[in-house]
Amino acid sequence: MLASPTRFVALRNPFRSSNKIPSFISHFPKGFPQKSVIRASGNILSVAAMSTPAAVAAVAAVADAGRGSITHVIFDMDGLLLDTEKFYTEVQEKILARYNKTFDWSLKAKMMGRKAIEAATLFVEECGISDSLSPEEFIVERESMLQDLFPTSDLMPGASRLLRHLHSKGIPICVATGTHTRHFDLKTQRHRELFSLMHHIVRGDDPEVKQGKPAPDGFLAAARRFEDGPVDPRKALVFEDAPSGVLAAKNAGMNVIMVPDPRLDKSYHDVADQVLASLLDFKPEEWGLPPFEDSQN
Ligand SMILES: O=P(O)(O)OC[C@@H](O)CO
Ligand SMILES: [Mg+2]
Repeated sequence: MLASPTRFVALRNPFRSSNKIPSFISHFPKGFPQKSVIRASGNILSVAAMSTPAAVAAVAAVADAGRGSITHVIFDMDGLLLDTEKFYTEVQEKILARYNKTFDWSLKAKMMGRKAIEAATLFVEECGISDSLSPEEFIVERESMLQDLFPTSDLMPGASRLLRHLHSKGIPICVATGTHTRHFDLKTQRHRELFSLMHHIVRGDDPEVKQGKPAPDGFLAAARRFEDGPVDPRKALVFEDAPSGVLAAKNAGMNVIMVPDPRLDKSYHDVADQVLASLLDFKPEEWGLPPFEDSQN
């Protein structure tokens, strides 16, 4: 039972729901009274200052550990930088129509961001067509339809502005994508100059990526390859669109901003440290990064 708290300190709540507080407490400095966190309501974390101001300052430091101290940024690609997820959806709907089935967002949410074979296996099994179409056959058919679509990939809103801003301020940036090299080249062929701003690119077929998202392999490999790598994951900020990618970033111990498709069920938003409707809504200064000079929004 908590002794009556001497005073409360209102901190910015780093979590979107209070069920994450226990893991937050695990970050507390040794010796800090573990029962000090009372509740998270909205964006306020009420902390009972059960002991010295130094302890409260320690909590404030932990609460802000993720934000305010970002030094490197890692970008997902499909659905985040490039408007390519719609191609996968379009092609998968066409294939399913042949079996008089419809493709829905609950399955899409599970497939996004994953390695091709993992996504394909999910697709044929959950759609109940694995007797007539193997994951490998699905990939071959899907690829033939995607070949013509990928070279037309457009950038997502705010992608160019954010990449150019961070690069111009000397913030190291890179990509960690589930996309295979052959698809990567097709998707980015209209955006070579922009992607040349990246310090490095980790692709889905990279030898260091043993497991696809939600495993952390891609983001950990990305953190290692920076000039001053390996980067402390707490100082890395990941931008992702997919639930599997957000989980992968958290599994890598990194901070993650989710920019989800508006059709994705909101229940997938809980794991991310921040959720934005668009990259245009990102405020770098909230994360200790240089603010934009333009007043885009
Ligand atoms: O990791 P990203 O770049 O989203 O690639 C995922 C892609 O393989 C299709 O979902
Ligand atoms: Mg993605």
